[in-house]
Amino acid sequence: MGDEDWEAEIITPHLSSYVPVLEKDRYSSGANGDTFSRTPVPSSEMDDGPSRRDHFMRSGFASGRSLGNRDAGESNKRESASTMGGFGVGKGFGNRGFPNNKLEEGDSSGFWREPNNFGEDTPARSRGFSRRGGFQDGNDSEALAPPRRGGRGGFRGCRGGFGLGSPNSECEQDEGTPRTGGLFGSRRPAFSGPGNGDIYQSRGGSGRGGYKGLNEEVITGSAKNSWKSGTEGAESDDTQGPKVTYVPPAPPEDEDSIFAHYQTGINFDKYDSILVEVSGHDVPPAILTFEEANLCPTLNNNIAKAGYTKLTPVQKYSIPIILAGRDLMACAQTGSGKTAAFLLPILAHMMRDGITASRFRELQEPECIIVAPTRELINQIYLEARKFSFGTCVRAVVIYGGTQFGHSVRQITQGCNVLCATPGRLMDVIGKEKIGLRQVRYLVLDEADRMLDMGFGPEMKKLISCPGMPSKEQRQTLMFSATFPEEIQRMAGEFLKLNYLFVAVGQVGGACTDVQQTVLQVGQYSKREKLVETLRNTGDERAMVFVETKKKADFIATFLCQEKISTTSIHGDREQREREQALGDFRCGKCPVLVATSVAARGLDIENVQHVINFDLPSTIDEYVHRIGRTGRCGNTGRAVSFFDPESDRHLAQPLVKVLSDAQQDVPAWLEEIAFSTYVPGFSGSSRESVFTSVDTRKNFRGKSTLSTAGFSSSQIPNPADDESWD
Ligand SMILES: Nc1ncnc2c1ncn2[C@@H]1O[C@H](COP(=O)(O)OP(=O)(O)OP(=O)(O)O)[C@@H](O)[C@H]1O
Repeated sequence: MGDEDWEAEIITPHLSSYVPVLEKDRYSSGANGDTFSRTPVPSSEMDDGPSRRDHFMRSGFASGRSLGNRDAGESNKRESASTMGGFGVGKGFGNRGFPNNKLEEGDSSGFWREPNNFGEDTPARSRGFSRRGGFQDGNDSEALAPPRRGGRGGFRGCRGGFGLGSPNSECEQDEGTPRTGGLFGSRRPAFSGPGNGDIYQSRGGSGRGGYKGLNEEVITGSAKNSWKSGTEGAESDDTQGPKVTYVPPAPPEDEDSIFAHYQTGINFDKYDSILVEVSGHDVPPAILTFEEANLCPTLNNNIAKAGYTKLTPVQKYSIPIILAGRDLMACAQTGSGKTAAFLLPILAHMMRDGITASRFRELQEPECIIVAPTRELINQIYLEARKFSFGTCVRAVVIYGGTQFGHSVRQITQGCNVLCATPGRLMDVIGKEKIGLRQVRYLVLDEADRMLDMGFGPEMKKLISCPGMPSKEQRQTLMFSATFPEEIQRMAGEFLKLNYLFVAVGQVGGACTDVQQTVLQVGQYSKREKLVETLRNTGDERAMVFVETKKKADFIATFLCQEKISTTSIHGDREQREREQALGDFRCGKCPVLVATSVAARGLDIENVQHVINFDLPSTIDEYVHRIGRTGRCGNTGRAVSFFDPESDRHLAQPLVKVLSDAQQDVPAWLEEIAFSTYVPGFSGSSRESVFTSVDTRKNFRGKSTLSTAGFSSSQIPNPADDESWD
């Protein structure tokens, strides 16, 4: 396929849409997807989980332009081919056709809260999806759809379908291992029926030679190697793979959509009783009300329209600190309003400084850059920025991987005051000289511990050393997360002024107390049965099911579909459009179950997620805290059920006991026993396996700290300027 084909795809966007929902009926029978109903059955445990979908992969395609009739051995390593290719039938990807042009690129997004019309779109999507791969109306699709990238070659390697009788362990090979025929069990065409053509793709590696974080943003070649990419713009060129052509839909422009929000929960007022610690010097006093922040009328108006009447603790402390121009590292429990805590004061500053509307220019110089580790999260932050800057001349822009590079550039060139970006795409646009850094006054790292760890840390260091980036003395750097391991805190010093302030709301790294946590001992081979039992009990309530690998996400999602539990999935091997579609289907309740990898663990704020199920526990306790924080947000309650496999999860027993007891949860005796048997003397929690970091790490070196209450005192640590030893 030549470049022109890719461009054509952009010009005729409707042809490249598809539906991500997995509904078992379509797989097993080829019927047109009867709606299934989940039958609640009485049962012991609780919860639910989410579903599956696929992914986008930049790699693999390098030479795979014409994937055309390749066999699965090759095609299943490639993004689109494997995503869309027929499953168990040698139909090509090119069959993915959407006769219905309602299915335009842009009609789906998992990002915004819907005053939605998903209901209308759903049938069309479903049809389209089931046709993809040509199973149902293959001939029609084939006739109607032009060849697409990777679009040939069926997925014959997977013939034999998806033997659900296969042991779970079959899913647990390394991600990136090309899937071959028989991987999912027998050659029985268990799932070879119509419509499941895109389910069992396999994709090897993250491709393009770039670093790929934990299911998160891909750091592309240009970003990895240089801030100045010249011709090597990762996603923008095709030297290492096919162009990414996905153009995400524009978010709704109407005010109702922009300000759509969900209600705070019954425990919102309890936030006030959480202990807060602020450490550092000359701490500005906290504020108690929005009025005290003295924001401009437009901002106040937007805050009211967003339904905010009362500040959360992290907002009470962070807003005045940021307004005072101080650098900040803030740690507060999941779902407690950290996004507004940095957006509001930044926007207030911009308004105060009389920011002028930025105009069309090839090179834009934003005043604020916000980075976050996943595409879905950065989009969410962007929507918040757009909401709070509504009616002002501040223009927020979002750019992220998995979307057409040219689209990102077009968004930027129209004007950009606040740039929300994932790291890879950010470095790309800097390298392409679409973004200049000279005007940057605010640099925000959301999920800062993730942004500074081994995955993204090097990119962030590159960012702050890019030509033009103001030094830390000349910019304001703000870091937010619910977890902050000690070693990450120490590394953060490189980014922050010496006199930065540290706000800790509650226990750093502690779980949200509004989440009722249950840990069940479940062996590897009993997990699926337990999952179904749990989900049957949750009925139609929304649930996210976390698994450890992308392949397992597909496996479990399909399994649940077969069990007639409407499920979709999100993970890093799905194309971006599919990820967004999956999120949209989950948000609107079309698929009440979302199976996810860690890509969805952090930051996502989805209304009505009542349950989180850790089908697999994560490898670190911090990850656990983030995952269960997808429920119980903003004063609402939620439930988390975790399947603890003593064979593989023993290392988590000790920190899990700590997290449970800190959150006043019941700790099972068996878990305590395992924790005791694996007890590590002197375990202090300094590793990523711990959440025991309870303080500003500077104090560990300087020996003085004070834990204050939710009142408005602050601990006083020696001024870093007096003693450099802490750093
Ligand atoms: N003061 C407030 N009043 C009412 N709702 C609020 C307030 N602050 C934030 N919210 C809402 O609470 C929800 C959670 O906020 P947000 O996503 O910023 O949490 P977070 O602390 O960043 O969580 P995470 O750690 O998971 O990223 C959002 O829907 C947000 O709009």
